[in-house]
Parts: sequence; C-alpha cells; structure tokens
Amino acid sequence: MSSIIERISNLVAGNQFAKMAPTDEVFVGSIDQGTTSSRFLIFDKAGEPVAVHQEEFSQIYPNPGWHEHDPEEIIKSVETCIEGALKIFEKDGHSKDSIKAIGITDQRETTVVWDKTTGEALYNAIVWTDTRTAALARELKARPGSDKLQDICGLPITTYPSVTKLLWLLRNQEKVRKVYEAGNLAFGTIDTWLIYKLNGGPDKNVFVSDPTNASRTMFMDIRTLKYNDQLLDFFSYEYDIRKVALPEIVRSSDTKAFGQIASGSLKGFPITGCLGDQSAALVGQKGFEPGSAKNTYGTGCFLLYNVGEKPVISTHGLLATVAYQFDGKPVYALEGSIAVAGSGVKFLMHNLGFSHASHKITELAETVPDNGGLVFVTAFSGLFAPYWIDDAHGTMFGITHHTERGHIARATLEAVCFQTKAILDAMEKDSGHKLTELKVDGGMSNSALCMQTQADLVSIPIVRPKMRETTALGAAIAAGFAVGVWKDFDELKEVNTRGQTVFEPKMEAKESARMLKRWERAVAMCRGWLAEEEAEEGKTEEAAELKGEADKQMAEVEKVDSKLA
Ligand SMILES: Nc1ncnc2c1ncn2[C@@H]1O[C@H](COP(=O)(O)OP(=O)(O)O)[C@@H](O)[C@H]1O
Ligand SMILES: O=P(O)(O)OC[C@H](O)CO
Repeated sequence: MSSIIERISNLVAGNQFAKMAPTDEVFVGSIDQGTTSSRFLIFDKAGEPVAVHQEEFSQIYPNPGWHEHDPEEIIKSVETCIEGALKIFEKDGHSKDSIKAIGITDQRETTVVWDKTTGEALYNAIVWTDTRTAALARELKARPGSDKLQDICGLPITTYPSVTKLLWLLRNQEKVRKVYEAGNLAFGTIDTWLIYKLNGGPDKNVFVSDPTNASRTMFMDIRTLKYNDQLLDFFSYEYDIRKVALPEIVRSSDTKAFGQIASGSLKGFPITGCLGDQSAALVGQKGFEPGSAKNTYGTGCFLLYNVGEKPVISTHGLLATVAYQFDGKPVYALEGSIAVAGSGVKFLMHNLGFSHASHKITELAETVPDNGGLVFVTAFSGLFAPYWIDDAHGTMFGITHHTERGHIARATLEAVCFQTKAILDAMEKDSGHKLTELKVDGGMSNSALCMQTQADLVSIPIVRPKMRETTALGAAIAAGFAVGVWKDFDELKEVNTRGQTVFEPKMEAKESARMLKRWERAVAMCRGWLAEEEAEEGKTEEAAELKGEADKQMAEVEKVDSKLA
C-alpha cells in the first residue's frame, strides 16, 4: 500500500502534469503538394488542423500549352511549409514529439526525371495540364493495340497521364537521353520525387509510389497494382521503358515503405501515408462506402465516385482509378477530371488583370444577374472528361456590346459547373446509380455563387464542409492508420462533421436545361481548333485525319443547333 505522502506527491505530480504541455496529445502532419502551392498542416485526432503554412511556387509556361514546375523549388517550398507550420504549432504550446506520423498528398501525373546516381533532376517537372504531347498522344492512339490499354490501366491515351510526358522527355531532351542510355534514368510522379528527396536522395534511395499515384502513369495494371508487360511493351517502341527505373508500388498506408525525413526540424519523423490528392480528398470526405462521391474544386476539378473493390472501366469518358489501398484490398473510383477550375479564376486575375484576389472574381461575378449570354469554354489544356478534346483551346461564345467583366467572371465559374454536370451524367450511365447529393471541397468551393450554380445545374444538393482542407486530412488519415492514431473507419465517424453548408437547387429545370444546351453547343463548336490549322499546313497524316474529324464535329454542331431550334 502506498503511503499518504506518496499518494499526495503523486496527485501533485499529476496536477503539474496536467498544467504542463499535454504530452498525451496526438497529432499527424500532412504535406499537401498541389499544382499551385504546397502546404504543411498538423491535424489533431479530431481531424482539426491546428497549424498550417502555405507557399505558392512558380508556374512556368515556356510555350503555349506547356506547363512546368521547378522540381527543386517544389522541395524547398515543402521544407519551408514544414518549418513554418511547426513554428506556429510550438508557439501554441505543443511539442513536436506529439506528431506521430506524416502523410503526403500530391498533384498527380506531373512527371519528374532524374539521375539516380546523383539525385539531380534533368528537366523541369512536366505538369499534368501540359498539352505539348497532343501530337504524340495521337501517334500512340494510331498504333495497333492502343484500344486495349484502357481496360488494363483504366485510362485512355491523352496528354494527361505521365507516360506521354516521359516519352516526350526521352525523345526531345538530350540530357535525359544520355542518362537513359547510361542506365541511370529514374522516373517519378511528385509523390515519388518528394519521398525520395525528403529521405535524403540517392543516399537512402527510398524510391516508391502508392497505387493512387501509380495508377495515373499508364504503366500499372489497375487490378493487380503491378507494372504490366503489355503496357510497357506498347510504350517501348522507341525507348525501352524497362530501362527506366520505375518506383516500387507500395500500399498507401505503411510504417516502413516511405522512410523518414532526413533533415530539418522533423528529422527522423516517419512518413507513413501517401495518396494522390484526389484520392486523399475522397478519404478526407470519408467516402469509404461504394456510392459515395466528392468533387474537389482546386486548380482543376475532380469528381471521384467510390465503386468498391472492383474497378469500373468507363465507356462514357471517365477514368478508372485507385481510391486507396490501406490494408490488402484496393478500393476503386470512377473519376471525372476537369483540367481548368481555379486556374480559370487565376487566369482572370493574372492574365487579364481582373483583380488581385480569387474571392474578388466571385464578387465580380455577383455584380451581374446571369452570364448575359456568354459561354466560356475554358479549354486551356484541351477539354478533359467526359469530352477528351485535345485540340480545343479556350473559347468565348456570345460576346456582345452588353458583355462586361462580370459576365466573363460568371462564365468562368459556370464552365466548371457545366463540366461537372456532364461528368455526373456520364457517371450515372457508367454506374447505373444517381447521386442524391454531392460533397465538395477545394479552394474554389469557397465561392458560394459557384456552389449555388452547381446545385442549380446538377439539381441535387451540394454539401460543403466547414473544414475544407480535406485533401490534407486524407493524407493524414492514411498516415495515422499506419501508426494506430485511428484504428478503423468507425473511429473517424466524428471527424470533420461540424458545420456543413448545403446549397439546394433553386433554378427552374427549364432554365438549367437551356443553359446546358448552350454549353454543349459551345463545346461542339470549339472542337478541331488546331486540327484545321495543322491540316492546312499539311504537317502530318494525322492532321488530315483530324481535319475529317473537325468536319464531323461541325456536323455535330449542326445537330445540336437543330435540337436547340
Ligand atoms: N472565393 C473564391 N472564388 C473563386 N475561386 C477561388 C476562391 N478561393 C480560392 N479560389 C481558387 O481555388 C484555387 C486554389 O484551390 P486549392 O484547393 O488550394 O488548389 P490546389 O490544391 O490545386 O493548389 C485557386 O485557383 C483559387 O483561385
Ligand atoms: O492541384 P489540384 O488539386 O487541382 O489536383 C491536381 C490533380 O491531381 C491532377 O490530376
């Protein structure tokens, strides 16, 4: 039996303990490496962010349709974010030792190549939005066997997946080719590059990717989650892809595979989760049940719909992708990808000088009651799902003396909502299931006008959580699962449930149908923009083919026209 003195001193010690830094606190860090900015957030067990630091980095557009990032700047931005958030965290009285694990989430498809002997990047990262490979994609589509690939990897051949970017680098960059010929070329998406560099580069050589990222390369069999011979053979007609080091594919939540941070204030802290950003957002929205979906309005906009443990290969212009793989079994999603969402807002700000802040674009759009007859097909990277038109450029239709900046701002927001509607229709056809509500997040979902328009156009409620850092939360959940911060989905029940906003559809069905028809007509009219040009110059055989395609598409326009009449 303990003495009274002993019990009293224990009580005192207990009280002192309560007043000191609460060492029983548990946090998870999350690196969110997006297209326009990097962030580091620290989440508590309730899924609330307690510290955050964000850094924008350079967007490099060397030619029309080209989009690059400096791979070293990306790493620096992440390191700065970690230090920045940690400072806030410690200032608030928390101890960094209470951070149990770190998750990573990243822009997908963006491609980096480096020399595996030195860890030196050999070219800028080619960003997912980049369309320099449009002709290469057409060349690949024309090769025998191209029609078999989507069934294996879930993606159609377009400029979007990593493969065309890697082939372009091999074909066009001598420095890359030399390292390839020496057998030292390493390929990675941003998750792989980050994990490799944060672990210290060639010294530790942690060279991995998770299935949600690897499923965006076109090298991975979506069913086995392994690199696939048929895919590698198909793409190896000029350069042998097997001579390029591809990262090992490991599950999205793991205590060992992702290594640990090699330097800075979090030196020695384990990285235990990794998810592509759109998968992470689905996890952050707790879309764990088949039939649940989310739409993330960031730089681009991506609708993911959980289809369960078997992939669904789309026949309506959507992608099959991996949602996550936490334990043995992968969970899949159908995806509708829109290339331009917030980047359209930034275009108005930076290229057209409309304002200096994103929310001001929404305010500008609110100065007019409707789009005034203007439709803006924001096809800056061609048009993605469900259309996949790589030879479209951004086009505005319906400009009159009545048109003012407010209309352009409004039409920019609406463009994302129209594409989301087209994606939802395609998803309904592929899955045979109609959504009853749509969960949203991402920077552009801050725009209430945009969310109301979305509800009006899809005719179902739009549900926006109060805490919209769902992408980062998803990566934290993946990391937290690995180290037991959360043990199962049940433990996440209360996470991120407070204070959601619901946007109910208000527009009359007749009016939304009229707007949608106009949009479809504008899409049909912006097809074949580059095809005509190439055919006239007689540049390529495919161009002539495309000219025929453009003519066919004009016939489509006429069909839409006659429907509208
Ligand atoms: N109130 C707003 N209205 C319209 N767009 C907004 C608003 N707030 C943020 N955005 C847009 O959201 C995008 C940033 O979203 P975010 O989810 O951080 O993107 P990413 O992860 O791709 O970098 C930017 O393009 C920004 O212009
Ligand atoms: O930067 P985001 O958030 O628009 O996401 C980029 C996507 O992952 C590209 O596929």
